[in-house]
Amino acid sequence: MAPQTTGRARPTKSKKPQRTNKRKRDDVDVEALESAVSELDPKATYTTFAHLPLSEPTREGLKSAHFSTLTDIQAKAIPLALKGRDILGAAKTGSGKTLAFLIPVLENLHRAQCIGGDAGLGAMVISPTRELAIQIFEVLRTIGRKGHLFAAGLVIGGKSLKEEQDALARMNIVVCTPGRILQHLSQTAAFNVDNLRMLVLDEADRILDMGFSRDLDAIIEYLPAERQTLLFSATQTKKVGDLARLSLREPEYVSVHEAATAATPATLQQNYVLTPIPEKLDTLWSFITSSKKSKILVFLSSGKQVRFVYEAFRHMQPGIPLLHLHGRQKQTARLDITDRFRRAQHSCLFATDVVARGIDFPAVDWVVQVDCPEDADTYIHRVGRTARYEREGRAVLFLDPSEEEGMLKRLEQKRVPIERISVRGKKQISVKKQVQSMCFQDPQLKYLGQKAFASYTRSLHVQKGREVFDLQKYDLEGFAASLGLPGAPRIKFLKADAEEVKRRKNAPRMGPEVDDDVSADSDDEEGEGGVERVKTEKKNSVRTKYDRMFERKNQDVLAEHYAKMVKTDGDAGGEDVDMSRLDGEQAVDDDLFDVKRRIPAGEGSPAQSLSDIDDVDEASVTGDPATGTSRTVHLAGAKDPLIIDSKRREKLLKSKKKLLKLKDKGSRVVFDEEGLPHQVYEMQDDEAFRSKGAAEEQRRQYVNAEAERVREQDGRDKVLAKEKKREKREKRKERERAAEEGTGAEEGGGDEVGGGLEGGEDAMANFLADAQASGSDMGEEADGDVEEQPPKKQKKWFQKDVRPDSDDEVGAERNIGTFDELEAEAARLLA
Ligand SMILES: Nc1ncnc2c1ncn2[C@@H]1O[C@H](COP(=O)(O)OP(=O)(O)OP(=O)(O)O)[C@@H](O)[C@H]1O
Repeated sequence: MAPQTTGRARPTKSKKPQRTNKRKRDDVDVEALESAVSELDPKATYTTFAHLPLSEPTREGLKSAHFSTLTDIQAKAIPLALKGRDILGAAKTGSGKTLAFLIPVLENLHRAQCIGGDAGLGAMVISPTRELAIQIFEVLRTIGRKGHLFAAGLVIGGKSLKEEQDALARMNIVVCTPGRILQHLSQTAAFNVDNLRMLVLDEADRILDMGFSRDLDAIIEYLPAERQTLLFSATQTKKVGDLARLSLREPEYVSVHEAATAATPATLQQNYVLTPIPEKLDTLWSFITSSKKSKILVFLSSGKQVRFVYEAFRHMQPGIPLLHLHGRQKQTARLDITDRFRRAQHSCLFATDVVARGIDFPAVDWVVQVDCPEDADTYIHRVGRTARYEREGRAVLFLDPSEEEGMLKRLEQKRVPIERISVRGKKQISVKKQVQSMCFQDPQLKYLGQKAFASYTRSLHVQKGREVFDLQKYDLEGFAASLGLPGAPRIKFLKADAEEVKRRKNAPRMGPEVDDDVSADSDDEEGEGGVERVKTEKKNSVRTKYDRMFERKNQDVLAEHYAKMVKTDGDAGGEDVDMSRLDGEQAVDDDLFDVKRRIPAGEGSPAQSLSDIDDVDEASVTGDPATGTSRTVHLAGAKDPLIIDSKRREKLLKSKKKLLKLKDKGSRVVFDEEGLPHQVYEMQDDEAFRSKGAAEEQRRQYVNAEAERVREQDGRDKVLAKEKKREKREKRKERERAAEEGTGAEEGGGDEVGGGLEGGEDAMANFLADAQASGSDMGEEADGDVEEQPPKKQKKWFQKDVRPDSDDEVGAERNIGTFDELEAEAARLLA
């Protein structure tokens, strides 16, 4: 085979003779193979590849990869597929499904001699993820490299479309992802699929489900109806609708685990631990640090969770190499990470479901599902990353108590044997404090924590089946605390806690209810200490400066982002998660630590402070300066009294500028003829107003009257404008007449004598007039002609565009000859 990733050139000229020879040999091979396949009994039991009618290159390829015996699914599916049957293949994870479809692909195309650019595309293998597509392509290369002449390629995006387009035109086998291949089908003119013989869907149930269904339906539209279709998955679909969509022809359902007692490999040991979500990170940390000599794959529900846990744990140095993988990473990074984890002996990879299906990491010891999978199928695929191909493996699922019953039921229905285990008390380490401290010091981490919280809760919210994921039952406050956050970030879709908001608002500030909020914070070590103990602890606990700094920082850092996510006091309609709690605590703190804030007697009594202020007589003071208890200062003009309960507030009294801010803004008043002040808009006497009729009627009348007034004024303005125009016209005519008379003299006088000067002056006058018309400054010095075109005032940014309405206004100008006239004009304007 000539496997090529996108854009790779075909073999060079020097290989041509060899190829011709091979093709000759293949031709002989093909006939023999055709007859062997037609005689093949698909119901017979085959144990080794040697028993199957396979081409020499495939045999060689399998041999070089040390594949000799068939797995169950291979033994059942390959003979049928060789005979051209459509197949629905279902077999446990790690049971060798990839070869079960790749061998028939190679063989069927080989026998059809679907080789070279002219043959076109013969087989399309679709995978739901890039990682899996790459892996399938690698297996294809492995078994096809010993003499097959196909051009095979990988089309998964991440490369330029052009590169892929060029390569696609020459491919016989393509391994691809649905989105990218659809893009080519619709955009690449040279991509011809008319000769396609085989379509393979790996992880078929995933490709057929909601996320990919549209793409798949569109792809099918392009493909010839006459083709062989192979569907494989560990959790196979038998839905009639799906089969109809793919136009399968009497498909053969090949299942090797239907009769088995479990849907998961027998070599896989499966357990779950009850871990309330606030303790998940503690349990995970404890687990990782006690399994340093293992290869661990940890599944989390979102990329944000992955990033947060990875970053947090990385800082804490667990003593095992950490890796992380999620769909938002660049393709090259993803490849690098999967490769590193593949090769690693001891490592811990935090990942999303991007590697839940199909990926064949060798020798994974543990699969840890920190976030509960959305369904039993996802569970099966996740745990299938270990205990592959007869190896042993272990899987642990973390379940919140609220998830236990529902999830176990689902797993039972899918025949997944799982047992409960519990973490040894001694081994459980709490990392809450460390995570909190890291979040405090590193805003980026805290930001990630917020994102992780939001994405996790959202994932719970969108899960199907309330019997497993009931958002109301999770301790989200505690979970937020475990991520190092001072409170649960605001999540828009969480409306259910409106009741809780009410309860908190109505609760007495020092009452025991305050403690309910913090029970989750305090549960880190012992967990089951009981409410009473937690309350007592909280009451007795001393809040340090550090605690306060932490809380304050959480309000300032990333303030904009945080404000969006965290509910504030006044935020009605949702639960009041963070700020109100802090405020509440602050209030408690204020009361508790009142002495700290007291101003010592003699250090500065209110009277002393106020004496510095000019308007001291406008301020009145209450309180006891001798004892230094908090005082209340009523400032003139200020709406609310100013409570002086701290040094900061005391200082405020000395700053006139800051005090001004507390005062009300001045309001504009108008004075009547008796000199009495009135508001610009004063309310009418209520009774007098009502006596004039209904409010709506009065409003209409007022609007009509105003409209009429505007119309009348508009009419007057138009008359005035007409009058002005007429005047201007007359003046211009007069001037033209005068000019004509002047020109006549010039013409008559001849050019030579004297006339030049006169003409020159006149030209200058005209120039000035023109300059005036165009708004030039020169025009100011011109004579009476300025009336012709009043200079347009230069507009300032803040100035309104004033239109001259009458002669008395801006636009009207007069002939001012002498200084007396100028004075008179000035007086007129000022009058
Ligand atoms: N006949 C065989 N002999 C030896 N090893 C095999 C054979 N077939 C497959 N394997 C190995 O078994 C492992 C699992 O194979 P494969 O990835 O095809 O499983 P799968 O059934 O597709 O799993 P999943 O459901 O997780 O996708 C691979 O490492 C592969 O090399």
